[in-house]
Amino acid sequence: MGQSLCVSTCSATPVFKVKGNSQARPGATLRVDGTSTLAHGGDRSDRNPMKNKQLPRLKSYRRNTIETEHVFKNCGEVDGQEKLFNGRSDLETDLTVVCRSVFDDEHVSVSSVRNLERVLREETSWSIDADFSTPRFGGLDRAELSDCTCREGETGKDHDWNTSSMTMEKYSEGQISEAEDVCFEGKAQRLLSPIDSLPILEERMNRTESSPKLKRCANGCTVNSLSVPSGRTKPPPFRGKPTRPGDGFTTDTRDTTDQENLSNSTEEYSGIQVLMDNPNFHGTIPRLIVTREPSPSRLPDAESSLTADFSLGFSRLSLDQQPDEEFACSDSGCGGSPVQYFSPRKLSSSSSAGLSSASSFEESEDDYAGSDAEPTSLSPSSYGRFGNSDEVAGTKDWRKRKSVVHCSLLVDSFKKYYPWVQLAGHAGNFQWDEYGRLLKKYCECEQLCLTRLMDDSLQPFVPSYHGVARRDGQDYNVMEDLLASFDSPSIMDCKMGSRTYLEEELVKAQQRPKLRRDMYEKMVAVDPDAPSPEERRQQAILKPRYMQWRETLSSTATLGFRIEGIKKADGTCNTNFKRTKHREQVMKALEDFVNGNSEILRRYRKRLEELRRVLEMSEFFRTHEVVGSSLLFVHDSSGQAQVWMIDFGKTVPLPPRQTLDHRTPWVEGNREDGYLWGLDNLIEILGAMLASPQP
Ligand SMILES: Nc1ncnc2c1ncn2[C@@H]1O[C@H](COP(=O)(O)OP(=O)(O)OP(=O)(O)O)[C@@H](O)[C@H]1O
Ligand SMILES: O=P(O)(O)O[C@@H]1[C@H](O)[C@H](O)[C@@H](OP(=O)(O)O)[C@H](OP(=O)(O)O)[C@H]1O
Repeated sequence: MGQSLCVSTCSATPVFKVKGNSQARPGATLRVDGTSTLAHGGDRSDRNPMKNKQLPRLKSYRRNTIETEHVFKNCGEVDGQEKLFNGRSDLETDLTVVCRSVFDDEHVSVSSVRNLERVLREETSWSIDADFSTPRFGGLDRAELSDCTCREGETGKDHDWNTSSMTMEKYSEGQISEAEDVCFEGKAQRLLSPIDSLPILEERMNRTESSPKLKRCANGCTVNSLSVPSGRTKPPPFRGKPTRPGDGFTTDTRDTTDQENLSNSTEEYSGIQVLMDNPNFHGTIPRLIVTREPSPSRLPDAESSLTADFSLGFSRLSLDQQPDEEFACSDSGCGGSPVQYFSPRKLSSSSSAGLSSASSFEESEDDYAGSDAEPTSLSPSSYGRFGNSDEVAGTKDWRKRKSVVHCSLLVDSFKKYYPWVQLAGHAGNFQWDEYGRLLKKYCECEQLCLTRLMDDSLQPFVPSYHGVARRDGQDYNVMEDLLASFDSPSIMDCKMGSRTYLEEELVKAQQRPKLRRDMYEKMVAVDPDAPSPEERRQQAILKPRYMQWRETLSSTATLGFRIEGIKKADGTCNTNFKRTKHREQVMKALEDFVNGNSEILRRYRKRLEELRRVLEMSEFFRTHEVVGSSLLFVHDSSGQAQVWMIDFGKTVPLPPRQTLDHRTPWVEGNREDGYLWGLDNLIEILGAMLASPQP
């Protein structure tokens, strides 16, 4: 993969902000009084072609961002509930307003103020699509208002707004503060609540002392008592199953479109004709052979090499350069959910456009530099502070991130910058909200897991889950940023389990084999001798074959976990662990990760032992196949050392009455994932390191 390191951050486009007061009553009028202002986002682009470079200090981003902070103070009533809003509106990125509820002193957020620019310029009707959320309770509620007019100041006189956002760039900070008051009035069309957040909201309210007060506020936000225009649907009541976010928001046509796209694309790419038409295809379909290497730490009966042959049907074979499209979440970074009762949701490659959340980005070490290489720079984008212009423009295929994403995150509420790092996973999957919470591109499977985990004994070992949020038409699972409480943390991502593909993926590969040229290229970039002659002829391989090859190349097959990436406090990053396979190699990497600090090692071991104890009791764990999930290790110089489970995109419920022990070796059909076997090995390795510290 590419070796250059690149950091870029912040949109160069001025950010336009509005502050003022608002009032909203169900079915009645929204009133927003306020002043408008703008802020400049600076931009920066550093390149560092060296391997394992010191990353630029993240604080330095700050100097590039001149941001005038104006509190958006809205007083209003929503569904009979008084609210006082504090926040901001951001013209360029589809607008976000941070609010405060007068009832419970919780911050709530209002986002997606659409068409504001048009309103400001033309004084025509506009709509505000607002999310009201309380971070503590995870409630997300939405109000949509339209037919608003824009007037000037408290006098209510019509506001003459001819200034475009670009013209506004010339304002200095001083001028901004004297920007005119603007008043908006409009009709509230509806106020709805994504039902996904309700269980969390209700559940947790029951546990707090301030329940009545909060309930009042929450209810005020969640009812659909504002007038809903005909043709729009109310969200269905929560029935205990995950439901698609956006249900009830008929303005979002993604469901249908994606469904159609999915079936279209399946049609388009399925069938042997596609392969035949491809110049690189020479008519042979690869045979999928899944093997497992014997492991030294396995039980004897597990040591025999397991081989499963799949005769691949020809009926629905396709050649695909893109990430697997078979599964609901595959290209959204969630790997794909085969959960039967979910309606399949497929985002096209281009659907990741504009979703990159990296304000800075590093192309770190990896062991190949093939087609898989990520772009070496991110241009400032007008699509958002963290936008990757390549993706925004749709010029770059969505693909797995092979590098480390760094981001200096401004948490509005705390006025603080701190570094955020994405060590592994798919590019463009993450954003943040105003409270510093992480938005991970929506995956139903993950939503289900995180929701359930909030009520499981494993809850202290997973990021807090705050429901679903929508930004720019994209849904996200909102979760705790696990790095937030650390100071210059060192981070390691370990992918757990002896298998990294779901059984369903194998079944799919049998039923509808799809050749992946991108995976073939990744394979030969690491080991030119790895492909079979047949695969070489086809210049493509099947995903399970690639995944299995990755497992045997690394320690997944031999130890039940593998290191995906490490970022150290000094800024050095390494994602070059594809060939880190043997116990000694793992020990060396761990030793380096903790800088020889045995106290940190001890804390990690203790935390992992606790995790194992809880996993062995967990109802969730017993009843789920956990594949592709990682342990995120984080420590800092204060001595904090924590481990959390992350990434539940391929964690799926077992059929009723089936359970797993997570240690039994996998054979097709038993769905065992080897998670606890890997954890046993990891704990044992840490113990061995503590017993004989390296010189
Ligand atoms: N809650 C969190 N807090 C802090 N960092 C996180 C959190 N979740 C994920 N990360 C960072 O993002 C990286 C990728 O996360 P994750 O594995 O969930 O993404 P993904 O795209 O689903 O990955 P994959 O491609 O393996 O399915 C992690 O290695 C970690 O660095
Ligand atoms: O680490 P590598 O070598 O880049 O390989 C990727 C890795 O195995 C990911 O876990 C997988 O995503 P899922 O776990 O979500 O399936 C992805 O598949 P994809 O390209 O189909 O997303 C692979 O390309």
